[in-house]
Amino acid sequence: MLHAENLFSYYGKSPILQDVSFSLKAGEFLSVLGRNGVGKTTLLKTIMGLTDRCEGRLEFDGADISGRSTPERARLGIGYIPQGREIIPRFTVEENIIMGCYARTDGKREIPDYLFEMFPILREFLTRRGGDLSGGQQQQLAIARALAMDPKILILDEPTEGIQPNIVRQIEDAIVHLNRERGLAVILVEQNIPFARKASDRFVVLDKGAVAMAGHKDELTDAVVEKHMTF
Ligand SMILES: Nc1ncnc2c1ncn2[C@@H]1O[C@H](COP(=O)(O)OP(=O)(O)OP(=O)(O)O)[C@@H](O)[C@H]1O
Repeated sequence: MLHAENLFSYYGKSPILQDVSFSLKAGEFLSVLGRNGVGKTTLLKTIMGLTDRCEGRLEFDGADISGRSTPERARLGIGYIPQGREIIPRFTVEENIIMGCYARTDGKREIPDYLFEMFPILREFLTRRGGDLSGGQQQQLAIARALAMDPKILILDEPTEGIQPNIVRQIEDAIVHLNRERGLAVILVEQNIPFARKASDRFVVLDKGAVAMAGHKDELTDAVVEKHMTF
């Protein structure tokens, strides 16, 4: 479904990602791990076409998307939830979600009901301004907005960072549900190793912009964590 080969990605003249390759099949869950500043966010931005320049091959559903704009990649079915969530604070919860519906290619504009089953608080706060929600609720809203596009793959950047524990659980459960019950492929940047072990099929560890290790979740041993993720 998503295939990256020998990716080099740049901010200005600095190559941040260096020769990164990985593949993701339909319905698979991949965690992207590594210490701070190793290029995890940059990898997600590269998939969305949000870095200054990228070399290498990037295919989605068999088509080369490296020349496509970010909105085109979204319309093809790549749902991206960035680290800062980027909901529109002055828009209501409903308006924020409807913005996602407008990226749909099948013309449907109504909000899918399962979003509210997953995150009931969004139905309750439908007319509240997005900016007035708590951080965790905003994260739920950002996920709902991305899902309203009806994506085939969901890309999430540390979705539970800085969020109160009771909402962390809801968000983690929702991500697992979307993958296992609704068949969405997931790429997740995560610092929480127990959750990465529980939720993912495979993982990649980045170090200094390159893939230091990749494997099945069973290979994500304490020794690997110690070597690549402790400070
Ligand atoms: N817009 C930018 N312009 C120039 N350099 C950048 C930009 N964004 C990130 N970088 C640099 O790219 C490198 C990788 O950053 P990135 O945010 O991808 O790391 P990360 O692994 O996601 O880190 P964290 O876990 O702290 O979020 C860092 O050295 C960072 O300073």
